[in-house]
Amino acid sequence: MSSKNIVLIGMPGCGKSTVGVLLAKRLGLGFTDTDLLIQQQVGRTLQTIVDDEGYQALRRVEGQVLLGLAVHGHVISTGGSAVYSEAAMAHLAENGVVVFLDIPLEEVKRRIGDHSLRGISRHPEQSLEDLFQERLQLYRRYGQLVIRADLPTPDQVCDAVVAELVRHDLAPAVH
Ligand SMILES: Nc1ncnc2c1ncn2[C@@H]1O[C@H](COP(=O)(O)OP(=O)(O)O)[C@@H](O)[C@H]1O
Ligand SMILES: O=C(O)C1=C[C@@H](OP(=O)(O)O)[C@@H](O)[C@H](O)C1
Ligand SMILES: [Mg+2]
Repeated sequence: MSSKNIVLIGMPGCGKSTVGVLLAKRLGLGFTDTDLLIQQQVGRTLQTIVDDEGYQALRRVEGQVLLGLAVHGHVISTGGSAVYSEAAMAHLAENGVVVFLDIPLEEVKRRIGDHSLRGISRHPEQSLEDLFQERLQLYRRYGQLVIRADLPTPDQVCDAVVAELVRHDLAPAVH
């Protein structure tokens, strides 16, 4: 069980990256942020990929990077668009418990501010509201555990994830 990954999914700004690293420290696991892996492998920022080649190119490269991921005993913070690749999500679920960090649309807006600079993978004319509804179905489909993540601090979200893992007997033993 200790070699299983914990895979965080959810909207941009829900705390996958911020909470992920706290969770890894708390549980004595490694940490992988797949956005950073993509940037390293492609040699460009995510926003540049979207600007140069479009949002679907980012989804394609994200799917490939996720499919090639072979870590064990890590917290994996995915990008918000990871759920567009069914194959990648199946791969992540093979050796991991997938946790959906759920925050309402208003909190997404508060947290991501000017989202035009965040490299969000969406059609240029798709509203954030529409994207939120489209994504919600996907996050619910793939999330084995769902955590209300609009808590005041990242530490509280980390506590809530640990409690839910323990409740389902999925928490790795901390040594
Ligand atoms: N309770 C909370 N949990 C996580 N992040 C929070 C919380 N409250 C405020 N934030 C802020 O929201 C942002 C979350 O961003 P990030 O961790 O990059 O999310 P993601 O990786 O899901 O896009 C950070 O700026 C963080 O400081
Ligand atoms: O939701 C999205 O479309 C995206 C979210 C980003 O990651 P975060 O969810 O960590 O912000 C990053 O993967 C990429 O720019 C696309
Ligand atoms: Mg992130």
